Amino acid sequence: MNKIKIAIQKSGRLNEDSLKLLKDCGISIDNGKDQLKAAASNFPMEVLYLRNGDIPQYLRDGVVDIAIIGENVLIEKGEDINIAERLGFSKCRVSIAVPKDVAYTSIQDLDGMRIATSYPNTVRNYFKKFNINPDIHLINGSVEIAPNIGLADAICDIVSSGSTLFKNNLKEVEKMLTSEAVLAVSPTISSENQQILNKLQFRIQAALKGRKSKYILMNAPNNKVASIIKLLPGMRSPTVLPLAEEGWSSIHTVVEKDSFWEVVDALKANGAEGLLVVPIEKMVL
Ligand SMILES: Nc1ncnc2c1ncn2[C@@H]1O[C@H](COP(=O)(O)OP(=O)(O)OP(=O)(O)O)[C@@H](O)[C@H]1O
Ligand SMILES: O=P(O)(O)OC[C@H]1O[C@H](OP(=O)(O)OP(=O)(O)O)[C@H](O)[C@@H]1O
Ligand SMILES: [Mg+2]
Repeated sequence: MNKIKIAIQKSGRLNEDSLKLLKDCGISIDNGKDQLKAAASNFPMEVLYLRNGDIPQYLRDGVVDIAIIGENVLIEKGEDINIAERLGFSKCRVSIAVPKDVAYTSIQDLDGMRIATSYPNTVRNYFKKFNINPDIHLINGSVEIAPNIGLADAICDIVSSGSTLFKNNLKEVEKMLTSEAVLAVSPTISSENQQILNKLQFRIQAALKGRKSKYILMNAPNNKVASIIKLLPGMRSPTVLPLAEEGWSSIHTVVEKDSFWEVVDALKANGAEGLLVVPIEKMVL
C-alpha cells in the first residue's frame, strides 16, 4: 500500500509538538527508541526523523513528501517549497541584535559590520533592500555569544522570549521576519500521496480549530436567554435546552479561546450561572 513520507525534526524545538499534532490527528506511530524511521499503524504514513535544517533539500529531492519544519528555515533555504498549512506552534522571529551599550539609530549603522548568523541568505536578502552589504560570519549554534568574544559586531538569530539576548547583553534592533511551524510539501509529491495529504490536512485543520476553541455550558433563567444568545457566536447558533427546574434553561456553545474571558464576563453580567468550560478535541465544520 502506498504511504506518504513525512519528515519530523529528530530532536529539538519542533519534535514534541509535531508528534503531538500527529497524535491529535488520530495517527499512532510505532516509535522504537532511537529509530530514524517509523511507520504509522493506522494511517498510510511513514515518519522520518531528520534535522530541521536538512529538510528543505529532502523535500526538493522527493526523499520525503511532506515535513513539519520551521518557516524560517524555508525562508532561508526553501523559498521554492510550498506551505500547505500553518501549524501555530514554535512561534518566533528572526532578528538582528547588537550589544546593549552600542548606540543604534538605523540599519545603515550596520554597513561594513561583521554579522554572525546561521541564516546567511535571510540576512543578505534583508540587507539588499537597504543597499547594505554585510560581512557575514556563518556560525551553526550559540550565535549570541559572538559579539562577547570579539567574533562579530552584531548577530542575526531566532528570538522568542528575548531571554537569550538579555543574558548575553544584546538588544534586538531589527525584526526581519516572524516564523511558526508549518507543513511543507515536496514539489515532486505524487497524486496518490497528494490524496493522503488532503486527508491529513483535513484532520490537522480539525485538530487546530479544536485547540482554538472551548465548549461552554451555562444555566440561565428563561427571561435572560435572549440577551445571552446575543453575546454568543456558536458554530451555527447556540443550543438551548430546558432544565428540569421550571423557568430555567441550559445554553451550550463554542467560543474562541482568544475572546473567551471577555465573553465569560459578559455572560455573567447578563445572568448566566454555573458555567462549565470543556476542551474541544476536534472541530469539523
Ligand atoms: N526559542 C524558540 N522559540 C520558539 N521557536 C523556536 C525557538 N528556537 C527555534 N525555534 C523554531 O524551531 C525550529 C527548530 O529549532 P531548533 O533549535 O530545535 O533546531 P535547529 O538547531 O534550528 O535545527 P536542527 O534540527 O537542524 O538541529 C527553528 O527553525 C525555529 O523555527
Ligand atoms: O528568545 P529566547 O526565548 O531566549 O529563544 C531564543 C533562543 O532559542 C534558540 O536556541 P535553542 O534554545 O533552541 O538552542 P540552540 O542554539 O542549541 O538551537 C535560538 O537559537 C535562540 O538562541
Ligand atoms: Mg535552536
